[in-house]
Amino acid sequence: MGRARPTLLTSIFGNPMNNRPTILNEILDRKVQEVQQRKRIKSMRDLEQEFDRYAPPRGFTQALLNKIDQGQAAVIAEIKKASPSKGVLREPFIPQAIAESYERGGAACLSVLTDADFFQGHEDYLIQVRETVGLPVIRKDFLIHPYQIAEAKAIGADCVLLIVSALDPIQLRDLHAQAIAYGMEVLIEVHDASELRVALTVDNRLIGVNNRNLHTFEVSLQTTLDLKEMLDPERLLVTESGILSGADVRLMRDNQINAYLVGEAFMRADQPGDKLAELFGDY
Ligand SMILES: O=C(O)c1ccccc1NCC(=O)[C@H](O)[C@H](O)COP(=O)(O)O
Repeated sequence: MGRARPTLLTSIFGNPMNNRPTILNEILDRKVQEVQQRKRIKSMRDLEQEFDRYAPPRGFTQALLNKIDQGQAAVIAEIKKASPSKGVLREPFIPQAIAESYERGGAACLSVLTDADFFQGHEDYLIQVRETVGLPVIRKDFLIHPYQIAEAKAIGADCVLLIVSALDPIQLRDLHAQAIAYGMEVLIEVHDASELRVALTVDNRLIGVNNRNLHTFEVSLQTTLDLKEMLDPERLLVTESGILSGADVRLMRDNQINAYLVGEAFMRADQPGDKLAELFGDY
């Protein structure tokens, strides 16, 4: 599958698939190969046979809203061993123990990195976590092909991440529709106003604003504050990346941002759930 598919919409919105040699483009090139390899080992039809292995998806958005309705922060707590920008974050890395800690610490949902090459993740981690705790789980990966959405369904993901800068608008629409048809939910991730305009063409409640530029690694919480202005109240903004301190949390809370996706700050703590409670406990 070629990544850049010129369409009428890409000419209207701008083509997100430029060929700059950035980490995101490197990851996406690898994903194209990965999908081809995996399809040779297990067909889409075989994946579909596995769809009923796990209980139906649990309400991901609803779990976030429940926290917010109770006046609490809605935290999607991330399970990631390593990242391209920071290297290895946690060793030893025991996903089930992390998930239990997060559940005790008050997480609303979990995010599990399944990418192996850049984040040292694995699909098995999501399966293990799903079997260990009751919190809804998002498959965090770089999803560019229908095969990967089927994989997410087969491993029991409740939600998938779709990154606008990794897709053209038609791919975004089609992968979103596929995930919804499978009964999963979608977190659509953007980094700037032009990506957000694309995201808003899709009828989806959850909008993730990534404070990290995935091409340069630069992090600025101002990204969330700027893009918040473009969202109607029926969308639920999730601020992603770079939330490290109580001051970061207060800045977001004071600007009526109540949903968070946090990884590094938790992964570096002995007890990730204790760190979650420390940062968000007296919200
Ligand atoms: O984290 C990275 O270095 C990274 C690099 C390239 C693409 C994506 C990347 N991270 C994915 C994420 O968006 C974060 O894992 C997530 O938002 C949590 O961020 P943080 O709390 O800063 O760990």
